Amino acid sequence: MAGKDNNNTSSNDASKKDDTSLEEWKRKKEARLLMSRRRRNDDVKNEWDLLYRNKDDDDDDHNNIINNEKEEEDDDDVFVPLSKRKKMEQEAILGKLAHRRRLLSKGEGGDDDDDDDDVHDNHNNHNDDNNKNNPNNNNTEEEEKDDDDQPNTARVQSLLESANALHGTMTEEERRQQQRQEEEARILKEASKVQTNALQAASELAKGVQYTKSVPSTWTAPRYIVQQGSHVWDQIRKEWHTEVEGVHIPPPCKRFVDMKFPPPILKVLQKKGIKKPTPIQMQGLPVALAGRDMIGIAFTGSGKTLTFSLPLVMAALEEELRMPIVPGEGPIGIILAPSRELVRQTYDVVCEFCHEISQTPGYPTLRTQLVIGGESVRDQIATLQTDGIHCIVATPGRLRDILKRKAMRLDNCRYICLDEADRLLDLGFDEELGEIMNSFDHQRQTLLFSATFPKKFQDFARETLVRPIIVNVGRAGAANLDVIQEVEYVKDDVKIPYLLQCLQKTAPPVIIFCERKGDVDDIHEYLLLKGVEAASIHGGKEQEERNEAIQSFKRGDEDVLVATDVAAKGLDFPQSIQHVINFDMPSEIENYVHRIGRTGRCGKTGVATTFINKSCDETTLLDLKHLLKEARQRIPPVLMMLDDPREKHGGVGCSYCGGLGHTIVDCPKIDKNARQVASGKKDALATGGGYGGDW
Ligand SMILES: Nc1ncnc2c1ncn2[C@@H]1O[C@H](COP(=O)(O)OP(=O)(O)OP(=O)(O)O)[C@@H](O)[C@H]1O
Repeated sequence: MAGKDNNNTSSNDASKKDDTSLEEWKRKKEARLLMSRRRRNDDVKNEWDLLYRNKDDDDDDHNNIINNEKEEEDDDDVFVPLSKRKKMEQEAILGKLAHRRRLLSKGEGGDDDDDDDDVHDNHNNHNDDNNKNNPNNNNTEEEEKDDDDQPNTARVQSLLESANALHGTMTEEERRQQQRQEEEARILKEASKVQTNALQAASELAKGVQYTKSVPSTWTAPRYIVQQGSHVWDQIRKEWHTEVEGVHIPPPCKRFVDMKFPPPILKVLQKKGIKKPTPIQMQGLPVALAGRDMIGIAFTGSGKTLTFSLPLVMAALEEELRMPIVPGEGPIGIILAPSRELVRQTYDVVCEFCHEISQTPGYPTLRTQLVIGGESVRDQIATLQTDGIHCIVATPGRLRDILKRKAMRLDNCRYICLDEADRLLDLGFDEELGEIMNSFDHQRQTLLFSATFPKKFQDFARETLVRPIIVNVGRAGAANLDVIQEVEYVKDDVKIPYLLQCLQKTAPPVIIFCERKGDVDDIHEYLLLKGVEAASIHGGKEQEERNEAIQSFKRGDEDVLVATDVAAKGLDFPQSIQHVINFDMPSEIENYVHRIGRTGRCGKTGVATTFINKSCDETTLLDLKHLLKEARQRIPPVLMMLDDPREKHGGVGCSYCGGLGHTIVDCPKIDKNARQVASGKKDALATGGGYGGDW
């Protein structure tokens, strides 16, 4: 009974309390209505007031929607006149700014090691909404609001004051340099707008999907390496001229066994005579095996192929052991490259490892598919449908077509690598790439590799990839130092006969590169007439002819290969090319770097001879001059004589294309890209005299 009474009393109390609180609530509501009417009258007085109040109203609305309890709290607020509130808020902002300045002056402004901050920094540029929903980002969001909540005269003044003070202490030259840098930054920003976002799926962009964590991986470095600590890892990186950038970077591993490869993989490496990792492999393999998005930059012939192929094979093996693939399923991972020949070469490498794994008792069968144009689509799809596929090595165009036909899905695909990534991201391939990326509806690990990786792509990739790690061995775009570079002035009409003399410089095999397909045919014919055993390749030939030319040259049946840039990127010839002859100077300095990179690979030395004359573009020649200087090669008098505006300005090369002999202000590529966009991109590349790429 007592209990019942108690209950009654408490329920009576409660209902009284409810009545009182209801009364109070109504009273407060009326007061609030009155206040808001008064506020409204006040607020139309001036524009600034209006803007300011709108923000408050928005905040109130937002709070009403998301938090009823908060509404109750708001009701208890005492009315503060608008002018006073403005003053209070300004004081609060000033207080925060002063606190921030104190922090900055203590050097606590940014913490590179902080993972979440880094992720936020990566993405806040293009997805503010997403960040606002992220509870971890409260601080930064508040700071952003502070920045937005103008006006803050104290801050503007102090920045102006400090800028003025700085300006006052500048010399004329420094001021000019600053102006130039500002101009370059502006042009870079404008020019980068041409770059499409080919690395992200349109659906992700539309939905504002942002991944903030890397793809999970079970790989970790051996305990003894982890225990060595970052000072030892930094020493190893320094010793091997490797620069890294990013957060939580896995340690470099100096031995393949430390990378925990299974015996069949170690067996193939041994069979190939590969004993120790190269610098890009030392750091790049742990990064890729740890599931991290990566940009790998290392000079030609430095072993990048294994750096992205082995993690693909490992991912395939792991997935197959976890959940075997059935017919119609796959791939687990994809490698894309811009030319059919390069794709075939990488396919052979991946196949070798997969084959050995499949042959080893206790290991599953791993299947790899070559997906390139110029061959039967039906055959390429057949394997997928009869057995299921683990690895795909492809040119973007053919892969895009297969995906469009819905003959393959990327549901199981967790790894995608772009070899010669700058070429694939460049105009002409970006459409195919974008469509391939659109087939993903889940996160994948993305890797980009190249010997040349202009800043415009690095900046763009940094923003698009998830917590990317950049591994850089040497300067992006630098020539391989194992190549002796010679430059000769040869007039157009004596170029072909002079070739015969030039061929005597070294023993075969030799590759001769030309810009135009017509020149390839002419030189090939001339050499055959002169009794030189030569093969030729360019984009205008049938795929069968192209395959045969490469195979016969690789077998050593021919001494000379005459080619357009179709053979310039990535191709690796087992018999070591002795000499590369550039029949003409390529219009882009990156192509020069790739061409001469067919020799002097993996520790061997080679020779490159380049013919130049007055028909060459002066900007490219200046790039060449600086490249020679950087590699400490002899600079011929004709290049010495070139007037170099960069020397006058003391610039550091072009931030758009990476050329050393000009700045972004006079970069020929910006113009060219703009023209390509205007004329429908692909045609500009496909119908040119040279090689635009395969698709
Ligand atoms: N650790 C190693 N030790 C010895 N040889 C290696 C090693 N790694 C790779 N190689 C060999 O070095 C040669 C060049 O390697 P690879 O083709 O991967 O170079 P790359 O960096 O991709 O060059 P490119 O920029 O021209 O594409 C190949 O023949 C390859 O088998």
